[in-house]
Amino acid sequence: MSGLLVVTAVPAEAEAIQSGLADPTVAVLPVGVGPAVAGAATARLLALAEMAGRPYRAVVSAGVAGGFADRVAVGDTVLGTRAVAADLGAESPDGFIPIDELGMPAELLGGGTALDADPTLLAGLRTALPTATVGPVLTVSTVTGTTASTEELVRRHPEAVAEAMEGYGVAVAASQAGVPFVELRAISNPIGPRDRDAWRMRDALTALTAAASALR
Ligand SMILES: O=C(O)c1cccc(C(=O)CC[C@H]2O[C@@H](n3cnc4c(=O)[nH]cnc43)[C@H](O)[C@@H]2O)c1
Repeated sequence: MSGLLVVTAVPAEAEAIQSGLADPTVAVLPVGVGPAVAGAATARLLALAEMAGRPYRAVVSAGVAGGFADRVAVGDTVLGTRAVAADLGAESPDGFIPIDELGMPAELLGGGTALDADPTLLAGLRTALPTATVGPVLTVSTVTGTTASTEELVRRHPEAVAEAMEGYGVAVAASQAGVPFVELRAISNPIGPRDRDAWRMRDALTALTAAASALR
């Protein structure tokens, strides 16, 4: 059996994690931005390892994220209790309808639009990272950039702590391979009206490096 697989969107995130690792058996790979490319690439990595007779023990979707202002601050670390496909659904004159409320069977949705983190994996990381904020992490295909969309997300997901673009895709890949999953994020920006100057990528990458020692 191989060790832990940590997938990030971009190389800078992978390098930040790599530089903080205490366990040399952990594999850290950048797999691309967005749920589709990250999910497909992770599925391929898991299948190749399985076919080689060395399946990964668990998968962590890691990287930077936007944080909901009342919940987390820039530079904070977040552990996801579940990955939520927040924009998978249908628009209607009465508002957004999640796809699992449209009568689709759960098996056609990769197990549903919200996939839970593995409880054992999450508990271990909570112990190792006691200051991390814990809660649902939304997966979106479009970075939220207006007050109206932020308020709508908060209304639909009052417990969510952060949004990013890969977690749900990686969670589907892990679920279909029967491998435990968890999401680890560092907050690079507040979610809200688009303000690129408010992004603190360096602070978030530093937080990722600090959190990486918990990955073992
Ligand atoms: O808006 C820009 O100019 C811009 C420039 C470089 C990168 C971006 C991204 O959107 C990076 C997305 C990347 O980082 C994660 N991420 C970070 N913050 C958020 C967020 O508020 N909402 C969604 N995703 C976020 C995400 O997981 C991607 O991997 C933009």
